[in-house]
Amino acid sequence: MAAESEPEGTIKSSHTEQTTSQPSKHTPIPSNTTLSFFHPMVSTAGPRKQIFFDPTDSTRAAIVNCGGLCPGLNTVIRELVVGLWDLYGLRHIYGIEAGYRGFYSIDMAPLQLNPKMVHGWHKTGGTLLQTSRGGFHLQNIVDAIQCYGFNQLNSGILVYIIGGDGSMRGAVKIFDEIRRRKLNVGVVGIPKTVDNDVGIIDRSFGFQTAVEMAQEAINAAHVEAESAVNGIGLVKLMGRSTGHIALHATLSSRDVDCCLIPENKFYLEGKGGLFEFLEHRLKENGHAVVVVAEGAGQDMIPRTDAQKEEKDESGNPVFLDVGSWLKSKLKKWWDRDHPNELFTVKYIDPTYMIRAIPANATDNAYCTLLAHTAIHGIMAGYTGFVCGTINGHGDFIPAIPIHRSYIHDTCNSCKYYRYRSVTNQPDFEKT
Ligand SMILES: Nc1ncnc2c1ncn2[C@@H]1O[C@H](COP(=O)(O)OP(=O)(O)OP(=O)(O)O)[C@@H](O)[C@H]1O
Ligand SMILES: O=P(O)(O)OC[C@H]1O[C@](O)(CO)[C@@H](O)[C@@H]1O
Repeated sequence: MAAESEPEGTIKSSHTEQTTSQPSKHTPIPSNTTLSFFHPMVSTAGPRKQIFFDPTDSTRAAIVNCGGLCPGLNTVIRELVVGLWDLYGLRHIYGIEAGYRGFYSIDMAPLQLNPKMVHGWHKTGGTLLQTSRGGFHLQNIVDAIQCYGFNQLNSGILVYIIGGDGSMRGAVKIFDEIRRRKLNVGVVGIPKTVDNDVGIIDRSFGFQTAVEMAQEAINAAHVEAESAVNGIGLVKLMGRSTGHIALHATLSSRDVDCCLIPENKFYLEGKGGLFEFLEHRLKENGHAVVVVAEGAGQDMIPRTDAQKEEKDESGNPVFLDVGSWLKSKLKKWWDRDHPNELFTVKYIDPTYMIRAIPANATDNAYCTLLAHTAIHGIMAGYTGFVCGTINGHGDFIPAIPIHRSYIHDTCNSCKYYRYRSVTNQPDFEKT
């Protein structure tokens, strides 16, 4: 194993080559430490020597967040600003507003940030930099990084991109273009997805906070269902193509009778279907709680040709409301099979509430770890990487494997079998 070789997708920043002889006074990592890649999927190169980057008075950093919200976004931004300022002495730190388009939009000048300004940001939900979907224009973005006052000659610029799978795909393209143009720019991704669908890393920040909030909705649905004759509490949770929030909230709540996720197709009528299962539960308990992730059952909801084509600004398909559809299906089923018997469906949709809140204590601490990993990694001379924890260790992971590694294999995970054993719901596999 060659100690000095580079793992695929991660290269040394060009600026580090110029400064290896003068370690920074601000650098908190002892000079004899090595960086290692712990995960078998990415640990092809083994440990490498620490290479220091010496920030100059004009080294600049740009921070951008793209895509949807996630608890802890403001914490990550805060910790990047405070960490870069205090640990490495950077004084030119900019927030790029409203996502990728903020790099080049004339009416969105980069916002200069300092520790005083971001002091209380970790206590707030959303993103104080604002975010958006779409607007990815590679040449405009890299031109802006190159020319728009960031890239002072040889002083280096650090670009921090916080976002989900789409943003990371964009980050890889930016990284490649910067490499092609031989710019003195380091690029780091910090994966952000409330859906927790990033592969390789242990979990994404904000996920625990979102699950806690989801549980509150489930509790309310349970109370409503229990308080009615043949009551069903129906909760729709976020989860475009994976049902991690629904699954984790179900596992921790114990009040859920059935959890429907995009990874596992379900059906309504007939043997082994949802209606048959709910019929039994209502007979046994008098009430039931159903959790459905937003991406589940989309193939069953009737839609017009125009709706089939609909995409958001980033090109993601637009979903129809599976909760409202399911509620109406449940009502029709009951009226058909049990005319004149009382029945109630209480539908709760906390979709945006679970991601618009500030991070809880654990997530806030995790955000700090991620921000520090991103800071130290780039200062150690790495670029084109994404940071996350793997088995509890803060790690630098080449951006290329991570943006290809979004998890869709939930149904083979032990958590999936655990939740099936908690709910005893059907497997929806037609025999
Ligand atoms: N394949 C791609 N190449 C370049 N940029 C992309 C790509 N896919 C998405 N983007 C850009 O990345 C940004 C965010 O993408 P998107 O809206 O899909 O959110 P995301 O990063 O996946 O986060 P979320 O998990 O909240 O959906 C947008 O500006 C979008 O234009
Ligand atoms: O309504 P918006 O802001 O596009 O975000 C909704 C999407 O964001 C996600 O949380 C992904 O981050 C999906 O679960 C959801 O479909």
